[in-house]
Amino acid sequence: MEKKNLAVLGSTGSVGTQTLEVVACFPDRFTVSVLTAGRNAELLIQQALQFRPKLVVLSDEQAYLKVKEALVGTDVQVACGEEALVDAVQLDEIDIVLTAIVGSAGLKPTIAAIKKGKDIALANKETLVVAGELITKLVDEYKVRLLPVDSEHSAIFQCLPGEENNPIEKIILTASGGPFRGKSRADLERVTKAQALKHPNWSMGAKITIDSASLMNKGLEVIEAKWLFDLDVDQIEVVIHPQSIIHSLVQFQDGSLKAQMGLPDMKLPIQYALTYPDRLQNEFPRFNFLNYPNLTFETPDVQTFRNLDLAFQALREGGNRACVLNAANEIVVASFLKDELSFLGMSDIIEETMCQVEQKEKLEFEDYLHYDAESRRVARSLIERRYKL
Ligand SMILES: NC(=O)C1=CN([C@@H]2O[C@H](COP(=O)(O)OP(=O)(O)OC[C@H]3O[C@@H](n4cnc5c(N)ncnc54)[C@H](OP(=O)(O)O)[C@@H]3O)[C@@H](O)[C@H]2O)C=CC1
Ligand SMILES: CC(=O)[C@@H](O)[C@H](O)COP(=O)(O)O
Ligand SMILES: [Mn+2]
Repeated sequence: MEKKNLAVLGSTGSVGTQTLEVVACFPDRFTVSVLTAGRNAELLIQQALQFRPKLVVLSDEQAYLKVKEALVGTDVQVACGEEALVDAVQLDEIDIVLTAIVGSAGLKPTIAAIKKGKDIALANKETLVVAGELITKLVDEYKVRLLPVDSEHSAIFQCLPGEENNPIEKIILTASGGPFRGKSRADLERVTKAQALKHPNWSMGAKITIDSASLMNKGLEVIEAKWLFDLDVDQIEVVIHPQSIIHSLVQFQDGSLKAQMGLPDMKLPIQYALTYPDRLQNEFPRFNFLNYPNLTFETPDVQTFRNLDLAFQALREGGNRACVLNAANEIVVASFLKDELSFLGMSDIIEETMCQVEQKEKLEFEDYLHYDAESRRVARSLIERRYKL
């Protein structure tokens, strides 16, 4: 079996570190050529010394200087900045790029990697939310594989082999409901970031954890699913499943439902994306039904958690709407994490940004960058005005 050579973008984050755990389990299957981080110099140095990539890239200048100094005398090259990241994914020896950067910062390197013929293991859902139409067009044009890492999309992907001639009737994305499931709008008036950061089932980075609490994560996943599986918006349903054991389901035209199940552990979807179509033996903990006698399901409360409807609206409207939604969401989450904005205020600002930023069909690459920047500016100024910052 030939070894696959990886670039791991965002290797210091939650998905990135779990990816390296998977890689370390299969030394005969993987080598690592590129690791990238934002500002976590200490962890990147440790990873570089363990995995000996050809190149590491950081986005933060201070962190870059630290890493460069620490790796003097090794054969690991160190680079810094957005351009270096875009160059790094294009190295000839890379087979597959695992994108675990958070936010729309993942867009440029992902496009560069596709254009260089690299397969993509996609955790960075924001890339597909922002520019799903462009990305799927490029994936077809450059004949690369777009392998889902996100647990729900991996679940759907795992239900599809053998069904190539059977159209999907619909998919059902499961959502945990987050830490505030069952709460009313009145309850949510004063929730804190510490409460929002306590996901009931998954240990993840801060941004996606807030998105899970606000149901925006599921909204982004609805848009991600549309592009990954070429679905109409009416073929995508969301159901709350608080135990996060059924990771999602596919319904075929005869009414049969296929589901993928397992413990909430990202290492399995990461491994599947990296070894697809093979399933390699591992020692990860196994699910036991007897420990989960009650698997339950509820309808999402979209009156309280408005983000899910805003995402469906963006998907129905098409064009630049999902890009605007995503950019506004990135701004409000950052603001909520700085205690500038209330939990419920996040949806208000996203909705107002969607009203204020013009609608645009048929986008080129530069248009995505333009509307991303413009929506960030609008969302930021709405927050500043409303909260008198
Ligand atoms: N965590 C999870 O279980 C899941 C995550 N995802 C998706 O995967 C992606 C990553 O999530 P997660 O791992 O939780 O996030 P984390 O915040 O834990 O990690 C983000 C990573 O990206 C790096 N990074 C952040 N900003 C930039 C930037 N502007 N340029 C370059 N690198 C940057 C960080 O570097 P540093 O820390 O060094 O600053 C870190 O390595 C997200 O899109 C998320 O939605 C999807 C499914 C599950
Ligand atoms: C692990 C993963 O894929 C996350 O996207 C997770 O699904 C978040 O949980 P929620 O269902 O609460 O959004
Ligand atoms: Mn998910």
